[in-house]
Amino acid sequence: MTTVPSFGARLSSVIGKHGRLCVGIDPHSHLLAGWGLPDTAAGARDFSLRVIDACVDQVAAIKPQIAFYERFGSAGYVVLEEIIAAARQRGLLVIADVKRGDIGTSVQAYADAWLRPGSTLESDAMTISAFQGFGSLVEPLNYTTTAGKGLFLLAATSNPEARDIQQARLNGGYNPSVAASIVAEVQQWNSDHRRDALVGVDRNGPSVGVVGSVGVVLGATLNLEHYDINVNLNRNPLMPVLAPGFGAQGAKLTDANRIFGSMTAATLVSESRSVLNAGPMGIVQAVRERADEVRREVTA
Ligand SMILES: O=C(O)c1cc(=O)[nH]c(=O)n1[C@@H]1O[C@H](COP(=O)(O)O)[C@@H](O)[C@H]1O
Repeated sequence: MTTVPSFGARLSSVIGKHGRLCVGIDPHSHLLAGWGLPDTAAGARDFSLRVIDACVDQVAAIKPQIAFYERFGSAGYVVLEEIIAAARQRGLLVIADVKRGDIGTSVQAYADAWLRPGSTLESDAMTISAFQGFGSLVEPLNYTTTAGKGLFLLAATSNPEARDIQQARLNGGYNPSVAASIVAEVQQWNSDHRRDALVGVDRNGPSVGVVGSVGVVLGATLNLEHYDINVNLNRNPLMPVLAPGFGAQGAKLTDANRIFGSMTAATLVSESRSVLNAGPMGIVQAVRERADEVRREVTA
């Protein structure tokens, strides 16, 4: 069992302190141009460090989307190493949006890259795919209990073209949908590892209660009933939810409680472009205003 605070405990505490906003750092070419920065690794570095500055003490987490750095090759990875470390040093939880998945032995290497303490890319959590089977995730799951790390498994993603696959039923018939079965596996894992979730819970500071270290990605653009996901069937510990789809993809904050029901308690509202569009002069204010709005509108 881990002797460091679990990811769930840390998430519970940052949500208690700062609310549920997670700012996605996605240095699109068009955003770099709008910020007056070159479309290079150096431009992505400058952009990311300014966003991190704006997020410190305002939001729960940041989520760099690795593809926007990977497009610059090794120079992009050097930038990632620097910005992940900078954000973590300043108290932000870093969710590496890498969406990795493979056979278990290869997933182990991905987990070593993104979750192993001391790795140059060490983050607090990573997004991951269970579409090669929940059992392929044994090694990253081990990092949640031995090193206080977190995972967000893709379950019902925000993009409409994923619906057919994620709503499909296991072996056809009346079995659960692919998405619902991932949610069920995660809830079961968190219940089975409840003792780990309790490690490091700060009972005096603000928190949202006991939160598990393994969560799911559920798009805010979706009707989760169509995936047979009962959002009011949250267990103890609470299951973290990473919820992209607000802002640029059209989901409204005022609908968050209806969409996520009792799961709202440990839901991170994730937004990238809608915040990043503010540009270098407006980013500090944009982050503050959005974080305030999330605290006001998304309450458990
Ligand atoms: O895992 C994710 O973060 C993710 C899952 C999903 O279902 N949908 C989704 O949009 N994302 C990511 O969330 C971010 C959304 O960006 P915006 O639409 O600009 O807020 C992008 O970096 C996506 O890669």
